[in-house]
Amino acid sequence: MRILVPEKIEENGLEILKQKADVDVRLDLTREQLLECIDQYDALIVRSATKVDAELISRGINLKVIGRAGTGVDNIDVDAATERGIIVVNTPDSNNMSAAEHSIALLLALCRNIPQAYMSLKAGKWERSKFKGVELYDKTVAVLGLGRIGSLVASRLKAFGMNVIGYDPYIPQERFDSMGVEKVDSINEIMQRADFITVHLPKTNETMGIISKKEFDMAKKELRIVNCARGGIVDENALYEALKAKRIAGAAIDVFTNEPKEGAAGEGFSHPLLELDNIVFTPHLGASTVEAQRNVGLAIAQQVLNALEGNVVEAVNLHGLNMKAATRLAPYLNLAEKMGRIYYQVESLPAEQIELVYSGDISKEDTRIITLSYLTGLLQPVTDERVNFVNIEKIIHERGIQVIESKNSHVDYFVNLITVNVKNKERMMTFAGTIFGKEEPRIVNFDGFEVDFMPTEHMLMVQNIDRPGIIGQVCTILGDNSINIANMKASRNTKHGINLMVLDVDSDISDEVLAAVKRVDGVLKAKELNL
Ligand SMILES: NC(=O)c1ccc[n+]([C@@H]2O[C@H](COP(=O)([O-])OP(=O)(O)OC[C@H]3O[C@@H](n4cnc5c(N)ncnc54)[C@H](O)[C@@H]3O)[C@@H](O)[C@H]2O)c1
Ligand SMILES: O=C(O)CC[C@@H](O)C(=O)O
Repeated sequence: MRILVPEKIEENGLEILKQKADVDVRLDLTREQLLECIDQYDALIVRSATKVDAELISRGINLKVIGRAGTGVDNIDVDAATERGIIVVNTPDSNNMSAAEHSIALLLALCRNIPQAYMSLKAGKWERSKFKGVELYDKTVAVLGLGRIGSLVASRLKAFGMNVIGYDPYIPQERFDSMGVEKVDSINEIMQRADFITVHLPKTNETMGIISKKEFDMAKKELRIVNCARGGIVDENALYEALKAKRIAGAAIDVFTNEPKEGAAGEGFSHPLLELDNIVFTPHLGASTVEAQRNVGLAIAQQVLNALEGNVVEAVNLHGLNMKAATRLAPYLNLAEKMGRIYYQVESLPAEQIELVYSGDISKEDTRIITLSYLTGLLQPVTDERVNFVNIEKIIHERGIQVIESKNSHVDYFVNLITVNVKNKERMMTFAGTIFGKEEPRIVNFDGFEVDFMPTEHMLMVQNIDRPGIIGQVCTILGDNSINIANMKASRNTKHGINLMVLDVDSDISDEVLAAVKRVDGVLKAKELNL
């Protein structure tokens, strides 16, 4: 496995990655160089400066994972990654405390003119009256976005004795109540009431420019605003005009719409906002603490390796899948994936409708992830695309396959049973599987035949007329070709006089051996299965 790291991540994370992969840390890569070399890597780990857009993703023909060492994934084209089955992982819980504390630091620095006073004193001046500040106590502060960081900021601002109001239409009233934050339903009201605003929104089409000229025109003259989320959520031109005209009192900014990459050569930065005096700023330092970088380094290394190794991960593009349940349901995911692989190995007509029936104990679980596992197993062998949980629903939809899930708490004989009915344009085929003990997968119905076998890598499935001598001849052919039989199950359909044999063998079955089996008088079908 090869991993490219074009931005600085903490050594602890790199060490973990290096135990399992070749890691290239290349901080000086230009965009052109990145585009040229990305095809050599299985994973890419970035912070906020590298634009992982559709062009880069399309060049990353071997990319399986994109890791964002941090929270915001606005520099990653997640849709383009999803389209190609590339898992996008981030570390949302690793730096939120640092980002929250930095927001408070910026707010205090702004209120007390700390950077300006520092510069003045450094210049040998003693200017006490010039730097008169304001208190937070008893003022109204509006928190925009009460997610991970916003809620930490809100609770800390309450400790300053502030009246905290909040704007976040996507969280319930109860959460506002439990935080002791007054819920405000419109940005207009926020602008009219707030002495301070602190922004903790994600960068989305909806949030970009959410505070712009119209909003500043409604604001109190004393308003001071902090943006430690993403550049552009507070429109930079409107902010510049409002600050220059002293329409508002001040701003503190950690993030900009266009930020340079901190390259080996140390790129410069200029911006009209830097000319103003009633503003304080930092170069995107919200997550730049010893603790956050240590947490982020560790978390991103584990996330990326887990994703590369095919383990369960909390990914940005896993669309609400209950990944915690996935760990518990791992034996069923394995069974379903193996069951999925059966269909196209025994049938060539495209599946048009798939019904998965979950019976017994398993019916009480959130089974969506098991269904996705089945569908991944179904399509992986018949497509060149990488198919996984990330893009399987989209591919199934594009192929026009209808998927139905149903549940049934009762089941005969088994504690749990997954039955799959696959309909094509000519007929319906049924397969069923269960878990024996804690994790042993068993196929118990194979195209209508009652069987009981463990799916393995090398299998031979034979259907023959139910009469003596055929099983013996098939086994002799395998033996003559040095193919060892590890296990064999036979099941008969008395109504149609057909027998099904499923043999678990120790090695590949060549085309010649398969042809010889098919030539046996009375053999109707023979297929090699790789489950
Ligand atoms: N400066 C830094 O170094 C730094 C570090 C970490 C995170 N961040 C940024 O901080 C921001 C917040 O991160 P988080 O982890 O708290 O995110 P989060 O997803 O936990 O919280 C965001 C909140 O915003 C709300 N929201 C989304 N769209 C909204 C809208 N249109 N109107 C109102 N509310 C809306 C969501 O409901 C959610 O509660 C992100 O932009 C992230 O990229 C910056
Ligand atoms: O890489 C960084 O330090 C920025 C991190 C921060 O913006 C984030 O979204 O996590």
